[in-house]
Amino acid sequence: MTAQIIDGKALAEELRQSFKARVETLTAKGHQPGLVVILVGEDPASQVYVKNKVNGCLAIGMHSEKIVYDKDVDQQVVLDKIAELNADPSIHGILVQLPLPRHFDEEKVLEAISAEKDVDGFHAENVGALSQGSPRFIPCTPYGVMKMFEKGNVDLSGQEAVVIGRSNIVGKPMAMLLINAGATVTVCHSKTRDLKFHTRRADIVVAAVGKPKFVTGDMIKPGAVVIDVGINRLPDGKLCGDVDFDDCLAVAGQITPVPGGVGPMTITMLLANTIEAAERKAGIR
Ligand SMILES: Nc1nc(=O)c2c([nH]1)NC[C@@H]1CN(c3ccc(C(=O)N[C@@H](CCC(=O)O)C(=O)O)cc3)C=[N+]21
Repeated sequence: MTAQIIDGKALAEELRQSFKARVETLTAKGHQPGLVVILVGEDPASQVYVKNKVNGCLAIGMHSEKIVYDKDVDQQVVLDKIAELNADPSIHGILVQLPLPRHFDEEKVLEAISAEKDVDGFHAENVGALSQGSPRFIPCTPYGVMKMFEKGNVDLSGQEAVVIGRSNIVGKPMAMLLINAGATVTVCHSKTRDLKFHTRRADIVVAAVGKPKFVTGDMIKPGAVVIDVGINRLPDGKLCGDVDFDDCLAVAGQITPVPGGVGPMTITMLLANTIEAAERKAGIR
């Protein structure tokens, strides 16, 4: 048996095409969706992602700009900029690229973004809304994964799901979304005693650990759906996920590749959240 591959790149393209009409409608009403991405420092990987985000917006007729600060910038300068963008009616989404340099108080910066413009879904108000089951902005990566389940016709209700990783950005919101969809959810992490015991009984495994090829075929139940959220750069420059793709391909029922899996979907859902923000502001949602 060989697993069916859920093609994130193709799904991302399909969704982005479908967004164009919404962007056009909004623009005609004087609400062209606008996203600002703030980048502090010059991490090369972050620069690639930020460029992909900005270009993704522009390609479907949205407005987007990036603001880049030196890595030593004073936090107050960034907070002042966020306050200015919060008040700017032409901007619907504000994203501060993470991680921030160590002298930053990440939580303080994220809370400074107006909840209505928090297209990452990291603000406490949006985290709370998601956990109460009435989400406003869903964090882009887990949101993209839910769309991939939809595309793969994965019915989550009653399924055993294991999330590996407990970050605020992926693991926790992913677990919330799976719970809300009716799955029985186990969240594993670095302190979990017998990881394989958990993953082997799972119908769905979502790997978000940040360790290259960490999930191997022997950890997977035959026929399971395996979602790879990891993006690791190997010494030879190639990208690889948290899942040993070749090893799991023969065991899994469905699997996502890296690159071309969850990554492009993350950016797509960022566009979706920004369009949603503009639609709310325009009163058409
Ligand atoms: N506030 C904030 N929000 C984020 O959403 C956020 C962040 N900070 N910090 C960094 C991570 C990482 N991230 C990725 C998005 C797309 C790809 C992506 O499109 N990857 C391509 C490959 C890109 C390449 O070639 O490097 C793929 O998987 O096919 C990867 C990583 C968003 N993040």
